Amino acid sequence: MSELLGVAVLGAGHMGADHIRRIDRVVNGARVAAVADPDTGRAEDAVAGIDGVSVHTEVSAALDAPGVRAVLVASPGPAHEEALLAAFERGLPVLCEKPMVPESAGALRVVEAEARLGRRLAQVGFMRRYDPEYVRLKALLDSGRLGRPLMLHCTHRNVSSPPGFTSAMVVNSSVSHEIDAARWLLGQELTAVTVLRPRPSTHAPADLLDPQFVLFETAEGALVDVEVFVNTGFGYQVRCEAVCESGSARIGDEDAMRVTTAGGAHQEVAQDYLVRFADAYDREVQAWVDATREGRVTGPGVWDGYAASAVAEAGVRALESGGRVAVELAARPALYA
Ligand SMILES: NC(=O)C1=CN([C@@H]2O[C@H](COP(=O)(O)OP(=O)(O)OC[C@H]3O[C@@H](n4cnc5c(N)ncnc54)[C@H](O)[C@@H]3O)[C@@H](O)[C@H]2O)C=CC1
Ligand SMILES: O=C1[C@@H](O)[C@H](O)[C@@H](O)[C@H](O)[C@H]1O
Repeated sequence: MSELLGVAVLGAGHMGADHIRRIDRVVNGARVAAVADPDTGRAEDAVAGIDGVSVHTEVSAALDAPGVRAVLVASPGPAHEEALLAAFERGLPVLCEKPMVPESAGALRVVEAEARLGRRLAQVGFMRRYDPEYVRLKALLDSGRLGRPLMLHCTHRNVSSPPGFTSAMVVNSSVSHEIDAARWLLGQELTAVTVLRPRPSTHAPADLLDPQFVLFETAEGALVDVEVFVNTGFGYQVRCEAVCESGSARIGDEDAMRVTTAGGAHQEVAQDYLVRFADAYDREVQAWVDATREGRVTGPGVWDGYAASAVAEAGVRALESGGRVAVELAARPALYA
């Protein structure tokens, strides 16, 4: 197929605008064909200077716009289920930002809808699977050189949380990345969650439990801990250390320029995900475009999105109850065997 893949982008906020720029200027083989956002001004700003894009307030109008062959969903999580089902009805391949659907019941409806189609159509935006450091860690663990993984120690820090960010979103939006990364790195399901709540930072909004300390148990007896702190005020830091029977490996230490002058040294710290994971997003979207043009889905899929939502939902219940909550997963349809 030599024709560029026409993409409808749903949601032109922080991520949507960045993906529009990426499809227009970074990625090969695709173009932005349509954008939908109820905030028309945002959509128009995001496509300024790009030719041949139609702007819509309704998702259905963007999906039905001329030239649309695929969809990138970057609207808020609660809008994802409707967008995915609308894309499936039209047979359109999708890259859907995480969380695929925040509630596990809605995520399962998406699994069932794709399973009814009998072919995979959607990829979920767990971009850490494309980050070069995570890719190296995965290859090292898979090689067996370090022996069986016993623990993952993870850190996930943001400078500040966006308006409206809730204590549940700390788990089902922020920690959804660690949930997917742990499932992928270890090749195991997460089976139970406990969430501890240190005293909240005085810099966090009054009603936000931040930081949180999340502990996952896995099907084969490993442990995964996550310090998540989304109002540090100082930087975006994502780290992961795998402790295995014959060694350990750690990623995410700042590799930015270090400047030494008389009397001291200074190391830059990324301020947000768009900087820290810029390369990962580029690789993710390029891989999605390449696979879509070949009629394939190669990245994390709808089952991964559902599993992450089910684990996160157990995490939210653990946060609320203060106890250990077992993860309940539905039976996996044959499509995802
Ligand atoms: N992979 C990653 O690292 C990141 C992923 N995200 C995810 O990206 C998605 C969007 O997040 P942000 O861009 O930060 O939010 P945002 O609030 O900046 O932008 C969302 C946009 O969607 C629009 N919108 C609302 N309802 C809509 C609908 N039904 N259809 C189309 N557009 C609609 C809003 O008007 C707004 O312009 C979320 O799922 C979020 O979890 C966000 C940040 C980083
Ligand atoms: O996905 C993301 C945001 O939605 C979330 O709010 C942040 O905590 C994460 O660091 C970022 O990667």
